[in-house]
Amino acid sequence: MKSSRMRTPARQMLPPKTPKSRQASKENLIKDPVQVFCRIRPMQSDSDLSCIRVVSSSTVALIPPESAVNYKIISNKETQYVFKHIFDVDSTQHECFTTVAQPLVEGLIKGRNGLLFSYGVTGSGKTFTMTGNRQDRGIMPRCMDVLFKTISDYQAKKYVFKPDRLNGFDVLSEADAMLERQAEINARLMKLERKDTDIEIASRASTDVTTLSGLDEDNSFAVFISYIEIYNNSVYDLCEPTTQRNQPLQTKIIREDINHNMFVHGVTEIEVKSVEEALNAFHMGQKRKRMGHTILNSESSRSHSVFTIRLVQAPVDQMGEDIVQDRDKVTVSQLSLVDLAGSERTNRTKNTGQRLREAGNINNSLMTLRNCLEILRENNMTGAMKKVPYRDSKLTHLFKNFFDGEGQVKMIVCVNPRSEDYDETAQVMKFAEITQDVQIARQTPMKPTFDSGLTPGRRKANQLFRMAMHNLEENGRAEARDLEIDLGLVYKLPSFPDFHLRSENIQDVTRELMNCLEDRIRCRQRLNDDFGARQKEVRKLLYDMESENIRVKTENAALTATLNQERERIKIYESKIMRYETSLDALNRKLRDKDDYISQMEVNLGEKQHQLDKKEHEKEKQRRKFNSKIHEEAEKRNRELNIKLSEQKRMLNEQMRSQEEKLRLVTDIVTGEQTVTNEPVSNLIRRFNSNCENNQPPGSERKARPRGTVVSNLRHRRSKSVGNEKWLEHRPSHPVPLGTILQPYYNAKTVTSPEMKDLKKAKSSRYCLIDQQADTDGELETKLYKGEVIPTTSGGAQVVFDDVECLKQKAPTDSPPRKRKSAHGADDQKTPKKNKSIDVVESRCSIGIQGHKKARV
Ligand SMILES: Nc1ncnc2c1ncn2[C@@H]1O[C@H](COP(=O)(O)OP(=O)(O)OP(=O)(O)O)[C@@H](O)[C@H]1O
Repeated sequence: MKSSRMRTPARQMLPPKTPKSRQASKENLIKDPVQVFCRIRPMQSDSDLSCIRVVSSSTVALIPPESAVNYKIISNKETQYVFKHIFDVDSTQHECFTTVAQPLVEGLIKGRNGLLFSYGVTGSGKTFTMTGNRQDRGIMPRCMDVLFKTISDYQAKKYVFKPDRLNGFDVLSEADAMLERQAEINARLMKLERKDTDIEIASRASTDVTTLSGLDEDNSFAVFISYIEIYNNSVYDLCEPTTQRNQPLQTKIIREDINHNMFVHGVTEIEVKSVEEALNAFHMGQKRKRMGHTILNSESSRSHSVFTIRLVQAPVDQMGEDIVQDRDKVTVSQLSLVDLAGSERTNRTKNTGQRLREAGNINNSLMTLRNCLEILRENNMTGAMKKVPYRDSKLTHLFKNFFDGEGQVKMIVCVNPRSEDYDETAQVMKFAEITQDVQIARQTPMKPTFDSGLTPGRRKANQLFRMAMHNLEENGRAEARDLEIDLGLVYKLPSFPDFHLRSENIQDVTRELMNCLEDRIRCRQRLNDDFGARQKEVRKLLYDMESENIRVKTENAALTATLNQERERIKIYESKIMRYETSLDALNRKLRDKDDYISQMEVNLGEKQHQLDKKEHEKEKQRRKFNSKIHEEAEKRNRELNIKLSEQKRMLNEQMRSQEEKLRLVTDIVTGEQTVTNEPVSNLIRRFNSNCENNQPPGSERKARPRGTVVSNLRHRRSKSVGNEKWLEHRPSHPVPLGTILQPYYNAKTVTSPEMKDLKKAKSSRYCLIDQQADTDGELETKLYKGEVIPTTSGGAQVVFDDVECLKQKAPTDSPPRKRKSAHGADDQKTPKKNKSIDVVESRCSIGIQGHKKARV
């Protein structure tokens, strides 16, 4: 089998693939922004309110409804967004296709790559736009229509191009391709496989298809399709051949080919020769695609699906018939149609379990797409060289090359104008705006045919020649069948002349024949010489070819050995890569799990924090309750204590009164035999004793003071204050004159504000503080606080108070004895006048003793 491995075209035309040189070349390339289109789907129900207004063919306004999350903040202002084109609710699938996708198919035919993805909220019409339905075909089937219509006369025979499963294509000879075709027919017959076109799909074939321009008529074409889905960040091949029904699909890995193009390793690429075949394959894959029912869409895509059309083209040979078996002349271009799963807010979809996990993965991959585009935009705008996190999600990883400038990128933003969708639609619009700012390097155009050294138009010329031969044959010219374009050299001898042998011209004819014969002999000689020379030449050529052949064979053997070695090494590397990819996937999965776990923990933490706050709040409430209780209790206690205090005060006053009574009696006893009440002294003593017994508080076992003279405390004796000690008298600056008879006199230094030096032992050993205040009756009361000055270890001095002397004067009319006298008013009235003088003495004496006693506290 003769085969040659081909490379994808885009890479062929780029400079060497070291990242540095790629970068350098990119800087000089022309860049185009990502084209973003917006499609507004019709309202589901007439009662729905719209939040979208189409301003012009390229401007749309988003009007926040009252239900919008930040309605108050945005103060009801509408936001306008400008896109390449707006498809309003009345726009048709055809319009969408011709504006957005047809230029991409034209590019595909010219050897350029293209990526078109639909983005939007769930239920906004992405799948409708990309695929459509039975009545209204979407972009994908229309692409197939136009493509096949354009290349129909230029398709290569099946299996001439064969995928090598490493993102490249082998070119088989016509004979090998025929064997493959035969094998396929046999397999079909063996399995009794029904390969007829699906009736439903066939019915969808459109009739109004245009042929695109720009096709290189000297090329032969083959179309390959693949259909994958990215579900929960794993890649699945929807066209994977399975042995059993409902057999679960294997996950596929994304790899980089020798030219740094990303591809799904081992993906099934089906060569299709018609629209029906393509749609059939798509339909089979569609049945395996993960769809689900959600509140917002009964048939919601739960995965991102990627339908890829790969167009392989190679020039025909000089004769315009067979494909050139030269791998450098093969061009592969690709158009990927991506139907993204819808972004959704889980609180609206009310998803749980598997649907919730799907939604999480969908939102994550869309978030990565958004991040990548944001960084690309930043890099474009600021010239920064930030690393774009393509590897964070399979979706971005797969399309890395497109964003790095290996093809044109377009996006259709699908929106549902319902006001309920406003918040999500606003997010989608913002994302679309970012995307528009991303600049992508324009792909290098395909090599023109004349670069290959072949005559342009040869295929057409060949066709015309064949048509002419056919026409000639039909017109009865059978020799036309053997006509060749290149006649080359013709070996023939000059023909003998016509002659009639008659007796009269025999001499002339013989001479003529002899001349002719000589000419023929000469011609034969010349031809023999030419033939000999050519033979020699051919022999030499054969000899050269043979030696060249031997040399090439030897070289080939050596190269084959090296190739085998390299293949072995590649295999080892591939298995290593596979292992690493698998472990990377496992690690990514782990990471995702951990992330999930962390978010779960965060939720738990939040709950715990919430509970803690609640407890804290409870505690605070309790504390406040207890404080108010304590406060109430304290007030209650205070009230009780106040009552008790006033009770005790009352009792003390009682006691005081009885004490004073006793004192009066003692005075009477001490001063004379008879009192003013003419009571004998013995009676007074008895009354005093009974008073003492009555006034004793219950339970107190106070010893009765022995009767006799008043006991005086030596501590309070005035003589103590008039010793030899040196006093420091501390008094107010303007003291009220005491006016008492017993004026304190002592050796003192008087100060109004004492200083440390005055207190030092050497200067004074005693200290007296004089304080003057009005007592409860409003009378002036002078108190002398006496203390000893004691030096301290730190060199200072301290005063230890040990006595208080209290001096005060009272008016005789206010004195308690008078009151007591009035208490005995009845007796007063009975008292004869002759006893008045005794009363005066008694009261004077009483005042004198009382004054003396009261002055000493
Ligand atoms: N422009 C349109 N005209 C008519 N019907 C439409 C249009 N767009 C969407 N629809 C209808 O709306 C429904 C939901 O659309 P579709 O499934 O395409 O949404 P989606 O964005 O792909 O949702 P998901 O992301 O959940 O897969 C379908 O029944 C579809 O027929």
